[in-house]
Amino acid sequence: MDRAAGGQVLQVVSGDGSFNTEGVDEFVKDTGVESSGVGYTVVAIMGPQSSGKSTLLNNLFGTRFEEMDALSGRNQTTHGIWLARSTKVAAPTTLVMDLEGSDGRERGEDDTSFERQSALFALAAADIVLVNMWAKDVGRESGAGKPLLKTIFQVNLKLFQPAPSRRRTVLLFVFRDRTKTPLEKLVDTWEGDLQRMWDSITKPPQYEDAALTDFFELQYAALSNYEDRAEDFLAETVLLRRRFTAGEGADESSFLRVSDEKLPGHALALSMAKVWEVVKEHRDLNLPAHRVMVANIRCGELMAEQLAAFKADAAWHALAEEAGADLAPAFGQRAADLMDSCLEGYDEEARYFEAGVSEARRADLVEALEALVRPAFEAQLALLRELALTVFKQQLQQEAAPGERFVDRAQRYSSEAMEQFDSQLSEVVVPDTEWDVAPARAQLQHDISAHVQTTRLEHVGRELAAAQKAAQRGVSSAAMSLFEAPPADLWPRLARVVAKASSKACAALVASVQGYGLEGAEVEGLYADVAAAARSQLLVHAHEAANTALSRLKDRFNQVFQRDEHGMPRTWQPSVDITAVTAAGRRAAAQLLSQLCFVRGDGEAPASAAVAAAEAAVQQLAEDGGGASGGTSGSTAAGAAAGGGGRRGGEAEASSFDLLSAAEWPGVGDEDVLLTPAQARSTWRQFMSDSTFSVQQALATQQANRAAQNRLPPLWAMAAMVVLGFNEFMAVLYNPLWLLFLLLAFLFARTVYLEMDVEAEMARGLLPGSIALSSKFMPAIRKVTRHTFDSAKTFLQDAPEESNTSNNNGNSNGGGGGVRRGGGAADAGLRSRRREVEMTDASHDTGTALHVGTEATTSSRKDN
Ligand SMILES: Nc1nc2c(ncn2[C@@H]2O[C@H](COP(=O)(O)OP(=O)(O)OP(=O)(O)O)[C@@H](O)[C@H]2O)c(=O)[nH]1
Repeated sequence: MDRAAGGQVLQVVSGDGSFNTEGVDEFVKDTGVESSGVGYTVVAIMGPQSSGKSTLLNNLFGTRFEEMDALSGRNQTTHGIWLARSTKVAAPTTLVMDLEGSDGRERGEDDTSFERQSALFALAAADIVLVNMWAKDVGRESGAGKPLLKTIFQVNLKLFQPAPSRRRTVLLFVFRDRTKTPLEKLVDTWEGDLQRMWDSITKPPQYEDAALTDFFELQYAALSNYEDRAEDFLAETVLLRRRFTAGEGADESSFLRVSDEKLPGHALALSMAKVWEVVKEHRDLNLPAHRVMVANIRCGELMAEQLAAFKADAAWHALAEEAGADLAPAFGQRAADLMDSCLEGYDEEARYFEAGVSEARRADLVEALEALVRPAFEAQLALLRELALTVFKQQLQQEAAPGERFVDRAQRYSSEAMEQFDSQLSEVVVPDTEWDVAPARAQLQHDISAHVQTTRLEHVGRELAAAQKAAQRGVSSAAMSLFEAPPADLWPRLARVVAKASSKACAALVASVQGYGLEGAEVEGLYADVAAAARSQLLVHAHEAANTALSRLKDRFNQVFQRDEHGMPRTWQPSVDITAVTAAGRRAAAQLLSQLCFVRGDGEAPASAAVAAAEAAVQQLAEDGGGASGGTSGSTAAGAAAGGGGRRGGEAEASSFDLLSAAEWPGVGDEDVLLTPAQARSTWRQFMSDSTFSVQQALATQQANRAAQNRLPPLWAMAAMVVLGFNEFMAVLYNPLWLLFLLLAFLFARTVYLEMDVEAEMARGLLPGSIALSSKFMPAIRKVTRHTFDSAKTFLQDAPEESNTSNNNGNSNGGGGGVRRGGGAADAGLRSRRREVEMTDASHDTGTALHVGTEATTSSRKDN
């Protein structure tokens, strides 16, 4: 810095052609050119070797280029290209380039090459090119500077194209060692020389007719001999310096020109380096392309610098942190200000470059900045959305005003929430960005709708659950009582119960969800849900009833079997037809079983033929007696009842469905099955087994009752005897033979009476009973007579054995023999009852016979 500020010089290009990149970078920074925009001037000087170039620059600009010692002779002192800052031109910042002399003898064959390279470099980099030449060479054919000028002209033709807006290179000819010849005269002569030189060079076809002044702005100055007239020389340099100075000291002859093509100071070092790189490699230097290249590089660097500065900006960090935590007041404007500040910094530096290039990089910078800021913006949007949604939820949760519908409240609060969101958007939206807030708005709308839907569903769900419970309670209370004592129209009544409970619960449900905006289909769905719940409750009870089917069958059987038509317990008098009662009880049980096998409809719709057949088949179990129990005794009590006029019509219906081999119910869905056919068969089998015991007990009880009633003759007989045969009775009592005969006759008559079952026949009516008894009389006489003789025969045959036995066992057995004989006639009547019991259940044959035999024996004892 000191070196530059103090007029120190920097070798830009060394004698061997190396460019001092770092040095130039640093020099540009140190001299303030980097930050001067385009407010700087580069002046280069070209001319023959040892023509006093360095002397002129040092006196004109206050630089310290090395000068040849006048006493040591005219040898080359400047090698390569040197750079210094003018200390005498206050403004603009002026950089001065001293180029190696063009006719240096030491360089030999390479002179031309380096001369050409340095000329290219000077013309590309400098705003003003000083051509140092001796005044005495003006008008001379072989002037020392003329080859150099030809080179300048040729190089310039390659670098620049003439254009109205283009800055022409200022070519300042400085005539050294001026003579008394006026400058105007010198200029006239010199311009003639220049024209000849211009005409002599080979030009591209398009510039064949172009004038020298199309490419150059020609300026002139004449200076006195520095060695001989130093004071004049210094005075003239002061005047000349003014033409390099801007501001107060400037005049109309100023060399300073404004140009759009001028690169900013911060691109100068790069531009110089790139120009020399091209020049050094003997490539063609295309200045427009060069400027674009420099612009691209520098704009990219500027963009990166500004972006880095933005990232490091404490204000941005604070804003980003604030935005992540809560709604930041005026977030959008603050973010935009920071971004604008960054872009302004870029624009300030990039405005000198090609517009296309700088704008493209600016767009990149904007994109990068937006990528940095956008997450914070999105976070703000999310917070805004969250805030609006929270407020909405709180409002919706509040108690509704009387009569206000839920959908109306939801709509009102939703509108308010959206308005709040929209009004706060202005705080969040970053100006000059095209960030779309529509998705966030749509998301908020969606969130609100979702919350409304959730709230609505929760309420409707609660009410639906309550309605379902109410419907189930209604079904439970009625279904339990119906299943306790199932009527014949059980399922139609159950269907009505379900319908009624569902309807009542649905009415309450509809009232409770009014105002929640339920569509017709939704209401239908709720109805269906309530009905389904009611039906499921019905199924619970149905399955429960089916699971306890056996006990229910027994209860139903006992209701019919144990109680008469008035509901009074049966006493099993001899007049009771146990067979008919048993059949009726089993029919009732079978009907119940058929009701518990599967779920039926409401009875209004006709059941399918298959379902009816299945139902009939189950009921047919009662008509078939123990069919389902696997027994083959078709002559059971129930079977007998069926044979006496059972439901033949049912048999015909059931014929299409064979319950004994069926695996499933025809026409019944799995969900409606309560008991499978196998379970129904098993239940019925168990029921038959269990109910048989009750029948046996009833039969035994009836038999006992009948025997008890037979102990005394009928009253009319006793009265007749008393009135009509008292004398005979007394005679008989006194005559053992008569007594024995009468006794035998009584027993015979009694047996015939029982055999004919007179009481049962008479119970059917006087006339039918008389007819039946008349047909049964003779067979009964024959049968009793035969049995009497058989018994007598057996008795006589067994007498010796019994007398032996009686000898061994004493009197007690003798009494037993008497009982047997005395009870022989009664046995004939008992046998028919025993057969009935035996036929009731073959599996109980033995026990029943023993039991009845015991009962009969007991009765006989009592009779005796
Ligand atoms: N006749 C004359 N000689 C001068 C003038 N100015 C300087 N000189 C002399 O010319 C010689 C060369 O001076 P420099 O300033 O080193 O010339 P130069 O062109 O920079 O030399 P190189 O860099 O080697 O090409 C020195 O001896 C100076 O004294 C002048 O105005 N007239």
